Amino acid sequence: MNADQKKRIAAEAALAYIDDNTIIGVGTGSTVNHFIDALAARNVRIRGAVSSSEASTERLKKHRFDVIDLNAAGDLDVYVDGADESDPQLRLIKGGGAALTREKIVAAASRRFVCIADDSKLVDVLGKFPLPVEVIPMARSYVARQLAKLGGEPVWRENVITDNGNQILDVHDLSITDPVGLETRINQIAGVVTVGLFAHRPADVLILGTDAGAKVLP
Ligand SMILES: O=C(CO)[C@H](O)[C@H](O)COP(=O)(O)O
Repeated sequence: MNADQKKRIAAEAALAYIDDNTIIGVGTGSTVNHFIDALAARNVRIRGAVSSSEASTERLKKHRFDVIDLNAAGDLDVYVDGADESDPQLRLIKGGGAALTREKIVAAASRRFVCIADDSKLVDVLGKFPLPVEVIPMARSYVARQLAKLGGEPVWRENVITDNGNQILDVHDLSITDPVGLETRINQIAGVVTVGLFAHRPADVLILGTDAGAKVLP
C-alpha cells in the first residue's frame, strides 16, 4: 500500500470523531484533503468548518461546506489535521505546507486535536523533517542567525509566501530531544511568528494509516 492510500485510511477513520451539527476545525495538506473529500462523500452533516488555509477553504467550499471565521465560532470540539512527524507522545512537526500559524491557532482553540497521517510519520525523536518557522520578512536573516545558534541549519523556503504574507525558514539537522523547551526558545526570538513544533499543544489522538488499517494512538 502506498503512502497516499494510507493517508486516506487515516482520514476516513477520523470521521468517527465528528458529530453532526458541530463546527469543526480543518487543517491543511494531502491527508486533510482526503478527510474533506470523505466528509462530503459520506454526507456528514456538520454545521460548518473553521479552515486553517486558503487551500482548505477552497476545497471545503467546492464541497459546499460553510466556512466559518474563527472569531464567530468560539471554541471548537474537534480539530483534524495532518503532520510531517509525530513522536510517541504525539508532539508534532507541522508546516510542510506552510500553513503552520493558522493551524496552531485552530488547534489551540479546539478541545480535541485528531491528527491523521500515514505510518511513516511516526518517529522516535522529532527533527529528521526540517522544522518550519514562519518569520516576518524583515527579520528573516536575524532569525536564521539565532536558529543556527540553537544547532540547526536554517534554509529559506524561497518563493513561498504564507497566507499571512510571511516567509518560512526550514531548520535542518535538529535532533529535538526537548520539544517543549525548543518550542519555547524559538517562540522567544523576535521576528518569529510561529514555530511548527506542536509540543505545548500536542495532538490528543493520532490516527495512522497502515497496511493493516487504521491504528489509533495513544
Ligand atoms: O502541516 C501541514 C501543512 O502546513 C500538513 O499537515 C503536513 O505538511 C502534512 O501534510 P500531508 O498531509 O500532505 O502529508
